[in-house]
This record gives sequence, C-alpha cells and structure tokens, in this order.
Amino acid sequence: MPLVGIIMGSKSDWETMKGASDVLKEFQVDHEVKVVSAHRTPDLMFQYAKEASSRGIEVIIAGAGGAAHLPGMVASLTTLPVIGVPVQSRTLNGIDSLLSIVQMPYGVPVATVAIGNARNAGLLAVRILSIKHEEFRIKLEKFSEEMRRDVLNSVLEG
Ligand SMILES: Nc1c(C(=O)O)ncn1[C@@H]1O[C@H](COP(=O)(O)O)[C@@H](O)[C@H]1O
Repeated sequence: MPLVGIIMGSKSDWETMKGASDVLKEFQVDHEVKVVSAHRTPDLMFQYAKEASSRGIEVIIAGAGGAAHLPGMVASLTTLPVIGVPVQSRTLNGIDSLLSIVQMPYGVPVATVAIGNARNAGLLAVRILSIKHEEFRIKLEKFSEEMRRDVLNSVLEG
C-alpha cells in the first residue's frame, strides 16, 4: 500500500517530479504517481484528495507549474501534510509557480520546496514518515552521515 502520493498537474512535470520518486525508491518507500490537475480535472483532484487518507496515504507531494493551484487546493481538501514542488515554467522561470504554492493563507499550509527541487520533497516526505516509521529514521541517519563524509572527503584541485 503506497504511503506517499506524488501528483502533478501535467505529464510535462514528470521530468522534474521524477526526482521525488527516485528518492522514495532509494529509501524504499512505497509510493504512487499520478497526473491530477486542479484546473483540468477538478473532480478527480477532489476525489483524490478526499480519499487519500483512507487509502493509507500519509504524505502528498504535489508538483505544478505556472498558476500552480494544485498543491494548495489539495491541502484544502485533506488534513494530510502536502509538500508543494514549484515546477520551473518557461515564461517566468518558476517564480510564478513558487509564489502560487508558497503564499498560502493561514489555515491551509503547504510545505514548499525550492523551484524544481523534487528530490528535497522526497526527502521531506521520508522525514515526516520517519516520525511513525522507525526504519526510515535509521535510513535518514545513514544518508546524513554519508553526505557528511562526502563533504569532508572533498578534494579540490587548484
Ligand atoms: N498548475 C497546473 C495545474 C493545477 O494547478 O491544477 N494543472 C496543470 N498545471 C500546470 O500547467 C503547466 C503546463 O502544462 P502542459 O505542459 O500540460 O501544458 C504544468 O507545469 C502543469 O503543472
């Protein structure tokens, strides 16, 4: 049963959103990936957000670009934590996506990662899951230690 739902406004977002799925695979987190759009498929978005919790989903990662309403609208329909990924847009470089996702009104929070940084969304989802699932906390500690060692072992030629 998937613990994380990765959704995105369009299949054109997949190149970015794949980063979240890759991280979840690395941490062996069961997850699902779907295209759901607040604009183009509002009924599906409503159903997805309403049913996610009862299907066993514990965290939703939602990516969208431009007028990126999907993460906020999903957050308004569920009490699950929603992590928003601003997808880089062609015309405004993702500033539009970022502001659409991050500027939520009080009461409906969306945890927003940097433009295009779906990998961090995956990692944040693992951190949230680790509160309840001990195995992910252990993997996160190993991950942080490896990152620390990589930095300490950096050799620069100059
Ligand atoms: N922002 C949204 C929503 C939404 O927020 O519901 N649905 C689609 N889109 C975005 O439109 C962009 C262009 O989509 P197309 O490439 O399909 O034209 C995508 O980045 C998508 O996330």
